[in-house]
Amino acid sequence: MTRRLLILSFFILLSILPIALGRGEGSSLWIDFGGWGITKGGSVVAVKTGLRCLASASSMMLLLQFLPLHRLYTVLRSLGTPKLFIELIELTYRYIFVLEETAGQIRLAQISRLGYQGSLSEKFQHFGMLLSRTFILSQVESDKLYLGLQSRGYEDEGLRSSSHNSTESMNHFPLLQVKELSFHYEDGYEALRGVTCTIQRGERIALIGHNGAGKSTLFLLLSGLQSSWSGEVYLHGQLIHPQERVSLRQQVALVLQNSNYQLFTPSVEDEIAFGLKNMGLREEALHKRLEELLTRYNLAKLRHKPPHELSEGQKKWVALVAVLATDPEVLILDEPTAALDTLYTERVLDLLEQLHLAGKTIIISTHDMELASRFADRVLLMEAGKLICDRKAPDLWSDSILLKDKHLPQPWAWRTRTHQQAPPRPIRTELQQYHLPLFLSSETLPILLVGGGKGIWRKAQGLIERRIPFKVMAPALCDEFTEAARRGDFEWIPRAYTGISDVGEARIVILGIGDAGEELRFAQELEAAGYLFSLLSDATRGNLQFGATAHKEGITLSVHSDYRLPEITQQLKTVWSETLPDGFEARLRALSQYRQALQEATDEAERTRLRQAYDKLKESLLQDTIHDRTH
Ligand SMILES: Nc1ncnc2c1ncn2[C@@H]1O[C@H](COP(=O)(O)OP(=O)(O)OP(=O)(O)O)[C@@H](O)[C@H]1O
Repeated sequence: MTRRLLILSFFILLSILPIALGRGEGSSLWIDFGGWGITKGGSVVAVKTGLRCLASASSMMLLLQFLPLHRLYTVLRSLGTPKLFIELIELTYRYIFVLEETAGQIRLAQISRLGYQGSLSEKFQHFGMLLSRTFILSQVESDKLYLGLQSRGYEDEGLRSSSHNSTESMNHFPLLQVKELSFHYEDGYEALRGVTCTIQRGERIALIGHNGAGKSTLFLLLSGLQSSWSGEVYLHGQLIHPQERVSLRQQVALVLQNSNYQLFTPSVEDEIAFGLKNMGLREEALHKRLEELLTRYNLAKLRHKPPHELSEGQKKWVALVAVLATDPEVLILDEPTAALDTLYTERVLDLLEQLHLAGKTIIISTHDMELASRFADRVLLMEAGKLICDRKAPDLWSDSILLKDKHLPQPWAWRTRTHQQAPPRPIRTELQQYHLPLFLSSETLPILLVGGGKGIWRKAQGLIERRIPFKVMAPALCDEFTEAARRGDFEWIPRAYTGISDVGEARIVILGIGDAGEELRFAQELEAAGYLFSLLSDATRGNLQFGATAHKEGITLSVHSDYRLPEITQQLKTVWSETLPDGFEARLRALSQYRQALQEATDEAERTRLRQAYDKLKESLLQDTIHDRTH
C-alpha cells in the first residue's frame, strides 16, 4: 500500500508539473527563465490539484483494502455509474498494478545486486533510478497490454474491415496466406524478410527458431496487431491491406507469451466477459455464455480472483480461455507452455487437441522440440527473419542432419525411431531360462511404464537415477510421481492404457495397473507381439525381470536371484552401495583416461610409464574396495 502510494505520488507530481509552468513577471515567478518559469499562481493550482488527486486515489486504495474490486464494481453499477467511468477505473487499476509490479521487480533486482546500500544520497539515487525505469518499463508494458486488449476484439483505431467473400467461395481459398511478407520495427530493424507461406483450415503448426528469429513478430502481423508491413496478406483469399487488419483480428486470436499482458481486468470473470462484450453479447446472453465457459474450463472457483494474483499456470489458462471466448477461427499461441509445469502443459495440450478436433486452426511457437513433435503436423522453421524450412512434421523430425546443423534437438521419439525400423522379433520361450547379464540401452529399446501408483514408482526411481528416459501412461499419478513429473524426469501420457495399440514406439513395457486380471490380459498381447515386458502383479510371468539395482560412483550394480527373492537382492544392493567409498568414480575416470592414453601412445617409453601408472591405480582401487570387502 505504502509503495503504491509512493509511486502514485511520483506520477501525480509529474503530471501536475505542467500546470505550474507559465509566463509572467519576475515577481510572479518562483523560477524565472527569461519570462517563462514556474508561476506562483500556477503552483498553488498545481498543489491543490495534486492533493485532490492524491486524496481521491488514496481513499480509493483504502476502500479497496476492505472491499474486493468486483464488489466495488457491482456497487458502482447498481448506483448507475456511467460505463465509461467504470471502465476507466478498471484500466487505471490495472495500470497502477503494472507500475507496482514493475517497480517491485526492479527493486528486487537492485537489492539482489546489493542496491540500497551506502550513503543517503546513493540511496536516493537508486530510488530515482527505480522510479524513472518504472516509468519507462511501464510504458512498454502498457503498449503490450494494449496489444492484449486488441487481441480480444477491443477496437479504438477506427479501422475498416475488408469486404467479405461469401462463405461458400471462402472455402475455396486457403485460410491464411502471406507472400513476400517483410516488416521493419520503428528503429529500422528488419524483423521479417520475405516470408511466404500458406495455412490451411484445421492445420496444427509449430513455428520454431532460435531467440530473435522473428516468430513473435510474424504472430503479431498474422493476428492484425502490427501495421505497415510490406508484401501481401490474404485471409480466405481476400487481400488484406494494413488499414483493414481488423479483419485479421476478428478471425485470428493471439495468446501472448506473457499472460500478464493479456490480463488486465479486476477479476477472472471480467477477463472472460471482456471478449464476450466485444463480440456484442449483452445481459442474459452474455451471462449465459460466461457461466458456460467458467464451468467448461473449470474456472468457477477462481471467478472473483484478480488475475495478477493467480499462479503462472492459472494465468496462462485464464488467458487462453479469455481468448477462446471470442471463438476465433485461428488460434495462435506464442510459447504456450513456457514456465508451465508438466500438469499445466498437459492441460494446455489436451485443450489444443480438443480444439483441433473441433476444427480450429492452431499455430504455436515453441523452443521445446518434444512439445512441438507431440503437437504439430507441420513445422515452420525461422532464422533471422526468414522462413527457411516448411515441412511435414515427421519429415523434419527425422532429418537429424538439418536439425543438428540448426542446433535444434531432435525429439526423443525420433532419435530412437531411426534404430528400430524393423518390427520386434518374438522372443522364444526357452531363452527366458537364461539370465542375460545385459544392460539394455533405452535409446534402442524405449520404455513405457503403465500405471501411476507406488509399485510402478519404485521401478521408475531406478530409471530416473540412471537418467534413462521413459514414458508413463496413467490417468493419474501418486504424489512422488507427480513431483517427478513436475521436474520433467519423464514424459507423462495422462490416460489409461487400453491395449497394444497404446504402446507406440516403446519396446519394453512394465505393467503396474493394480488389477492382476487386466495385467495378465495385456501381458498376453505383448508376449504374442514379441515385446519385452514385466508385470508387477506376477513377477514370474514377464520375459523381463527387474533385479535390485543401484547406481553409485559411476557403477551400476544389478543383483538378481534365481529364486525371485527381492528382500535378499535389495539387502545385498544396499550393503554394496553403503560401503562403496566416496570418490570411487573419480578414480575410475582416471583409470579409464590412462587406458585411453595407453591405446593412443606410440612411444615405447611413454607406453611403459602409462602401463605402470595404470597398474598401480588399478591395484590400489581394487585393494580399497573389492579385496578389503572379500577378506
Ligand atoms: N519493438 C521492437 N523494436 C525493435 N526491434 C524489435 C522489437 N521487437 C522485436 N524486435 C527485434 O526483432 C527481432 C525478432 O524478434 P521476435 O520477438 O519476433 O523474435 P522471436 O523469434 O519471437 O524470439 P524469442 O524466441 O526470443 O521470443 C529481434 O531481433 C528483436 O530484437
